[in-house]
Amino acid sequence: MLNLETLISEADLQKRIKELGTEITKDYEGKEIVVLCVLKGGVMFMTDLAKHIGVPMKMEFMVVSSYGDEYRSSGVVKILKDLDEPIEGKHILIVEDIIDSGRTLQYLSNILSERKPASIKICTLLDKKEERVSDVEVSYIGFPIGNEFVIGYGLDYKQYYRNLPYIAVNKE
Ligand SMILES: O=P(O)(O)OC[C@H]1O[C@H](OP(=O)(O)OP(=O)(O)O)[C@H](O)[C@@H]1O
Ligand SMILES: Nc1nc2[nH]cnc2c(=O)[nH]1
Repeated sequence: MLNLETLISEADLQKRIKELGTEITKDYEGKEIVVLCVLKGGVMFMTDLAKHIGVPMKMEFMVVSSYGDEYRSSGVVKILKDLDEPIEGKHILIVEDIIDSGRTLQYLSNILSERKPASIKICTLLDKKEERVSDVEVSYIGFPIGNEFVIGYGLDYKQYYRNLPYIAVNKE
């Protein structure tokens, strides 16, 4: 059993997500976007964020995995489910739960760029900057966090705890 301690409360998450949605709406005024959720971790964030986006949008999902059940990124990113539609000429907003080493997003951005979208921007709920090894440009950040393994609100520990409505850390 884990001994969980709240790092970011449900109320703080929801308040910040609303702010991000408002900012995104302003930035993309007059445009249509494709909000691309990186599963599984991004699912909670994407669905809450989408409720606050006021420009026309489509939802797309990709399943990518670099961690498996490990604490550390393997560095090998696997695409387990690709996009359903071509993205040429579209404005893509990638929505992630966390950027840690940056390897996942670096890999994903490179692959998507080859498909010639009009633009690609990244929105992450959590940014763990200290661990960054790949240089990815992030346009929207919910919360910068320290070098701790976080759980909840989409983020798993051995595939469990994704359903917590808040972000927690394990205090052993
Ligand atoms: O910046 P990085 O070091 O690459 O780490 C970030 C990635 O790690 C997590 O995914 P994970 O591979 O654990 O899959 P999941 O979303 O299914 O939990 C998270 O959702 C990001 O996609
Ligand atoms: N659950 C979880 N997955 C991650 N993937 C990269 N960093 C993390 C983290 O801190 N927690």
